Amino acid sequence: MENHSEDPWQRAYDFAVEVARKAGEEIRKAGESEIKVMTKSCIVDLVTKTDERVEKIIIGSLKEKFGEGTHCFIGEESVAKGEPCILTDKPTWIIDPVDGTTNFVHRFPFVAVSIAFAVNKQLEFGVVYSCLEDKMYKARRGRGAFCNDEPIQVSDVKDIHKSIIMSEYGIDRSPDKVNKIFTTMQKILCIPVHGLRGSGTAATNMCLVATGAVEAFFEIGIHCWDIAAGAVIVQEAGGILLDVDGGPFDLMSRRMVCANNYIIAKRIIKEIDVFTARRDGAPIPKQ
Ligand SMILES: O=P(O)(O)O[C@H]1[C@H](O)[C@@H](O)[C@H](O)[C@@H](O)[C@@H]1O
Ligand SMILES: [Mg+2]
Repeated sequence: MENHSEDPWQRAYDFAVEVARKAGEEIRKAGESEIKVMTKSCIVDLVTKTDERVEKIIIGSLKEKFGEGTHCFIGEESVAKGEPCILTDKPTWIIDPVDGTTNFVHRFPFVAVSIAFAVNKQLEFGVVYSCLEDKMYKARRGRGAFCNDEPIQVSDVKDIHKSIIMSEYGIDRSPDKVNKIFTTMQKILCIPVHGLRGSGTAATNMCLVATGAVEAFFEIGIHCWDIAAGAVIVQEAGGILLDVDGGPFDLMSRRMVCANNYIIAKRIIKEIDVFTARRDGAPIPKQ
């Protein structure tokens, strides 16, 4: 009989893996009708019935397992519909039901379910299921990171000239932001590095850092649900997380660098044209 008092979160961790796999199956079998594209904050910020239905399945399963009102939830699509996005000290699930929605709509083969769990604002575990690749990434704080139950570890590359760096273009199409993004990409490419890549999903990009396939991923504009699970997986694979200005990682700040080591991270940070994005949970100014 497990002694939950010694290790209260193992049961939640194991169940999160089961729920992520079930959510991934739902995404894989979603038919054309479910991919009817809707938009949120702008015409390129896509959402589908699958995003909404899968989030309901995930949150419903967790509430059924752990009871209503015992845990808090931050879900991408719940927040989009007006639920608060506030991380408190209470046990909180941070969920992106479909990370890579644009990929999902276009049948571009990188779509992930991202489920993280935080207590006292500290991330306890993260699960990212890349469901079209059938790769289950997971990590529990202090206990290592895994892909399909095999241990994973970040790259040992220290020479920036021998690195692949990942980033994304996000959904902001304002000329000043796009200019900063492209200027940053150009400066990094011309260091030079071996290559720049982007899978279209932050969670997957972070898992690729954790496996050592690439050396770093950064982005300004992501949300806590995109990166919370990947943050645990990168850290437990031996990587590091920072703010894009070199300060400490801040889950709710909408910007992040994750890398295999400080040498690569600091070299990337030198080139990033930083801009701000409204913090997760910050009040939206009245139009
Ligand atoms: O696919 P979602 O969950 O919306 O998250 C992606 C976001 O839409 C993009 O703007 C970002 O560039 C990606 O990194 C996110 O994964
Ligand atoms: Mg999403």
